[in-house]
Amino acid sequence: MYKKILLKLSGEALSGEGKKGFDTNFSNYLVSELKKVYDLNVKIGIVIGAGNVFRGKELELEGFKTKMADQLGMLGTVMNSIYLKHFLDKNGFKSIVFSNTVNLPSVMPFKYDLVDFYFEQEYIVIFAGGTSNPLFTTDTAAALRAVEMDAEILIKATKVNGIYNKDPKEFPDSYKIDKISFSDAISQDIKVMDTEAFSICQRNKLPIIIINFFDKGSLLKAVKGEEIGTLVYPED
Ligand SMILES: Nc1ncnc2c1ncn2[C@@H]1O[C@H](COP(=O)(O)OP(=O)(O)O)[C@@H](O)[C@H]1O
Ligand SMILES: O=c1ccn([C@@H]2O[C@H](COP(=O)(O)OP(=O)(O)O)[C@@H](O)[C@H]2O)c(=O)[nH]1
Repeated sequence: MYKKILLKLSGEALSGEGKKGFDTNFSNYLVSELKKVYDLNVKIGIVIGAGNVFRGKELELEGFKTKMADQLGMLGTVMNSIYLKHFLDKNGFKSIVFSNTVNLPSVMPFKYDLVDFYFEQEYIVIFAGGTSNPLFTTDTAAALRAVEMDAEILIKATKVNGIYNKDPKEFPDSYKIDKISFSDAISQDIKVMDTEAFSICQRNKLPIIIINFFDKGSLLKAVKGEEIGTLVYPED
């Protein structure tokens, strides 16, 4: 069983797939899935995206400059992180949001010593604001924070139940791959995660598991090391 994880959640975990905004049914589902893992004393770091609010690419279609659009995306991750903290605290978890992107009363400046301290105090630690730089995504932020917090695994909880030979949403004849090395994932240009994120994890020998967030129990199975989703593994 993994004892320290970084969970990357799509912003759509708070709205439902393909939807915008916030739906409390999904927040309640997220809390119940997290509780199964939290109760096993697993230290949980979370990076949440902003697909339910703003994605830079969507705003570019409306004429925004990328560097401006991405700032709205990063702020969207802060909104989601504070929203998530509210739900976690309301349900009896201890949680804290860290970010250097904003200066707000419920967000702590990101400092390694504080992160370690709050993990020791059994807080769920939420890293908000992405990497603080435009031109990146929260997958890359998740890879960075996972390495920085010394996570044993990065779990990407998304809308597909793993990596396929081609995008399963577009190609009904695609097939799932249970395990793939970082070199193969990068050379085959697998789109489920950014190459930057794969590359950071590869260099730091940090494995990734891709699971479908909307499959009940999948997070717990991944944490317990059961066969689920797709494992992306570092080469020796
Ligand atoms: N080879 C592939 N295997 C699995 N999913 C893929 C692949 N290529 C593209 N995808 C797409 O990647 C999407 C997940 O990426 P993304 O939308 O960035 O997730 P998130 O919002 O969770 O960060 C899936 O919904 C899937 O349609
Ligand atoms: O380091 C970062 C992380 C995120 N973003 C912006 O924030 C948006 C939301 O993040 P993401 O698309 O990863 O959200 P998700 O798809 O996971 O919900 C991105 O589209 C980018 O516009 C950014 O500019 N820099």
